[in-house]
Amino acid sequence: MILSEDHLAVQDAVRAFVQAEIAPHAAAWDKTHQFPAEQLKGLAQLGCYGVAVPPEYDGAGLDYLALAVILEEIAAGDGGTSTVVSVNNCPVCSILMAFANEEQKQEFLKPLARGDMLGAFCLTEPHVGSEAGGLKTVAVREGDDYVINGVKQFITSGKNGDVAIVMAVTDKAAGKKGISAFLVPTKTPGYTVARIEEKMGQHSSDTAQILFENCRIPARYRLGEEGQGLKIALSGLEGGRIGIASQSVGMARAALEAAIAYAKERVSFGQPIFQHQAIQFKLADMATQVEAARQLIWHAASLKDAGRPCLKEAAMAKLFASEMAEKVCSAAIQVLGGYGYVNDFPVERIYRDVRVTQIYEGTSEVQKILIGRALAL
Ligand SMILES: CC(C)(COP(=O)(O)OP(=O)(O)OC[C@H]1O[C@@H](n2cnc3c(N)ncnc32)[C@H](O)[C@@H]1OP(=O)(O)O)[C@@H](O)C(=O)NCCC(=O)NCCSC(=O)CCS(=O)O
Repeated sequence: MILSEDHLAVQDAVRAFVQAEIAPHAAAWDKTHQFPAEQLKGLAQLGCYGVAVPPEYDGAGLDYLALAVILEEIAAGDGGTSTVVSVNNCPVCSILMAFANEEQKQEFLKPLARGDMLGAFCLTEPHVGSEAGGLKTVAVREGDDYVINGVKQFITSGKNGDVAIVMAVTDKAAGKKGISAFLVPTKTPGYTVARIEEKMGQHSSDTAQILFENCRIPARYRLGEEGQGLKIALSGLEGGRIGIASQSVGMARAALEAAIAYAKERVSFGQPIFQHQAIQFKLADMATQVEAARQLIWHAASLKDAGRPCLKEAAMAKLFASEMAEKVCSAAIQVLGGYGYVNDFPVERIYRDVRVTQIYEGTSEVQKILIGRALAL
């Protein structure tokens, strides 16, 4: 599949911004754990916060293919920054587009798509990850309010975000059909950042544990109907997985490009190591894997843009791209030898940044469950 002129123009614009304003800072942010607030504003101005949100809701009015292209570019500059943008687009904006009422769209979707707000997605809990239907957080209706109590874990932008989509149990007896979804502004009393995780990589994005203690929100902040929460969450993760897959390709591409550049400079046995077949074949394999993953992602995104089912294809894209990316980043380290293992070169950081793509927004094992279910039909 090839990109249209319009998609190529988007790719060029975002690549130019990322290479000038983000990539040069990625190593420093990795060390200082700095949140790239200023650069995120620049990405918002380019339309990266609400890529597939229509212009009437202040989005860029593009599509999921454009989102895939954009996230690859951002991730090629910095993995953590791409995660922040990815979550804001999908699941957050995508859920609001599909399930928010007009009042909620005006209050939340518009600022999220413009970049005046940043979104977070609160599904995972300390003891509930892959089994999304097993949540413990509760939301109890009290008159015109809901009161939320519980703990959410591994929440991207849990600290720096302005509004979170929170899944909580409203009817325990109804099991998976007793979960509801809520919009919770993060300044609401009872929303507390309990801790920021010390992660292996992606240090420029905050990953927080959030405590909900008698967190009272108006009932008008419920998304959809009571009991629709799991469906809302899982539908948002479908597009989110295309986003994470795109990030994986972006990071793998950056590692591949670093390996090629190094191989052309580094001389051994009288010639650049690029000329050694052992290295050139490795680079050829890496490039092929990156392109194969990209094509799976673009295929899934195109299905979504055409309004066709893509749960299986999104799962395949995430599974393949995230597993591919770790292998390609590891191979990049091998090409650089000792220099790949130290932080003078970017591949060591990218290898750490990319590892989580096999875990967040559904582990590789969860993707296999989804693919297996589709094969059983
Ligand atoms: C492992 C699972 C796939 C198991 O799912 P379940 O069997 O418990 O759920 P289902 O019965 O399949 O679905 C429930 C309900 O939702 C509807 N559904 C499912 N997918 C979609 C979709 N793509 N679009 C629309 N609707 C959908 C389905 O039809 C059912 O509705 P009905 O009963 O038919 O009305 C699942 O638990 C799973 O995916 N687990 C992984 C969870 C996950 O990815 N967690 C990570 C969260 S994000 C995170 O890690 C934090 C990082 S960040 O900040 O993003």
